[in-house]
Amino acid sequence: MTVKDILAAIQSPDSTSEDFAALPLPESYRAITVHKDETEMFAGLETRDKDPRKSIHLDEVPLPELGPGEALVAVMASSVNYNSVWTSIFEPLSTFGFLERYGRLSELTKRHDLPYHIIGSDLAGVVLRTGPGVNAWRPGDEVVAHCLSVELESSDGHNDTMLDPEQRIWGFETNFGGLAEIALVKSNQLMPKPDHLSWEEAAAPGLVNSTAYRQLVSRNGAGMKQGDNVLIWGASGGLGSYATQFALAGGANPICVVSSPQKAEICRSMGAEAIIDRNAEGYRFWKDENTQDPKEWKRFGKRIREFTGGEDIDIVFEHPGRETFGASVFVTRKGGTITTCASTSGYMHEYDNRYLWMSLKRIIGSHFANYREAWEANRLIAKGKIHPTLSKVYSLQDTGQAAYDVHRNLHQGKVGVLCMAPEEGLGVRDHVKRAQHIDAINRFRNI
Ligand SMILES: C/C=C/C(=O)SCCNC(=O)CCNC(=O)[C@H](O)C(C)(C)COP(=O)(O)OP(=O)(O)OC[C@H]1O[C@@H](n2cnc3c(N)ncnc32)[C@H](O)[C@@H]1OP(=O)(O)O
Ligand SMILES: NC(=O)C1=CN([C@@H]2O[C@H](COP(=O)(O)OP(=O)(O)OC[C@H]3O[C@@H](n4cnc5c(N)ncnc54)[C@H](OP(=O)(O)O)[C@@H]3O)[C@@H](O)[C@H]2O)C=CC1
Repeated sequence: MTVKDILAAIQSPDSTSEDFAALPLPESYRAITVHKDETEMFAGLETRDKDPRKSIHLDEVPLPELGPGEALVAVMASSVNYNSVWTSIFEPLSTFGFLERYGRLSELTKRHDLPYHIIGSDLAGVVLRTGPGVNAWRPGDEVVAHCLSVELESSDGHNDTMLDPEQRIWGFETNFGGLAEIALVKSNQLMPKPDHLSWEEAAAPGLVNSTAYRQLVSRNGAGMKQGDNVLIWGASGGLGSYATQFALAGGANPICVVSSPQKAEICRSMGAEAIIDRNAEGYRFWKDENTQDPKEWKRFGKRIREFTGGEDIDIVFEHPGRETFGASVFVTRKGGTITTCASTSGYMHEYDNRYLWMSLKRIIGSHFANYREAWEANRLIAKGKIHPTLSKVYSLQDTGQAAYDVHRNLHQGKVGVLCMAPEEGLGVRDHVKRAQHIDAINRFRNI
């Protein structure tokens, strides 16, 4: 039995759940990996010079054993997230430490502690097998998977699954991720594949859409409401392209920051009107490596006020980190919120705390999304309220190049990867719904 036989079953309209259950599984499959014995390969290089094309490999790997509550999924498509860039450049630390730590938890989690890490935190595909105790999903189900892996043995995570002490991001802090022909997930990561999308379109939103949903919309994040002025950094990027859609769909007023006229045009085509090209306007929030320039924060704030009729920002959607955080805190209105989920440009932030406490502002840390938030975010995609922002699609063997593009900020929106799918455009089930949204679905394509 080979991966080709599985693909034939997926492509046959006559395959039943029983057919999938009866398919023997292959002993091995192709997967994107990084190698434990290469974690020092970029030592001494600047972050931007660490090249994912050198560390990312396409390997034939053995199929992992299926445990209770788990599912093996045939992955038709996946997408590149920035966490895979971090893994591939071994920053801020090597992800093999996460695998070792997970491996110490139990006999079953030992499977994850290997000399190679199969990466990737998104997938769209078909369930092949489910482990003992799985009743909600069957072989043959068409699914996407969110990337929250939790054990839920402690009460800490029972109100909000992101607070579980054993919370991990699948394909980053666990092994057997989605950039592969087959992935191993916990069955409660599975969600129905939006039926109007192709495999690669369905695989694109998952991680970033769920993260933006919690960070901006959920009461666990900023709890955005109608009329809010929302400052969105990287508004046409992975997270930002969903934050912009949530702001527009929720009746808020996005102020989109981008770095080129082309990206500004994408935001305009999504429906945003207030767009700041940070490159063209030349903001220099840092005079040198250690000194910020409050005059530049003020110039930025003035520009925002031009768009809002003098109002300041209710919510900042933060992720660039060190480079922008001082400005983000400054431009937030009295009582407003800065919600942060990352620090792409550096995690040691500096801001003037007087503007925070005197103006009663709040900083909220946000990370991925709990089970329910991920489900709600996927539901919005399935209903055609929020759309994938897929720009370009690579083959599995070109994942290194795809990760390089994202690392060097050469991409728009999301970058997809075909895993088992032999070509783009497959997997659409509801053509009528698709036709209703086709322009929005294609908005980011090939730009
Ligand atoms: C969905 C997609 C998401 C993204 O893309 S996010 C972006 C990518 N992700 C990242 O860049 C994050 C990568 N992760 C990290 O950098 C690290 O993961 C953390 C900094 C978050 C944590 O560091 P660590 O070293 O793994 O864990 P510690 O909790 O700092 O443990 C170190 C020791 O410190 C002790 N400790 C922790 N808190 C306290 C405390 N409050 N008081 C005293 N000690 C404390 C611990 O117990 C432990 O100790 P002992 O080494 O002996 O085991
Ligand atoms: N905690 C969590 O759950 C999650 C965290 N993340 C993290 O968030 C970060 C962004 O992810 P994602 O949106 O997918 O990445 P992308 O690269 O797709 O988009 C980020 C955008 O941010 C802008 N940007 C980058 N650097 C700077 C800077 N120095 N100053 C201002 N703007 C900047 C760029 O837009 P432009 O050039 O147009 O301004 C870029 O396109 C990553 O670090 C990622 O690891 C992502 C998802 C989940």
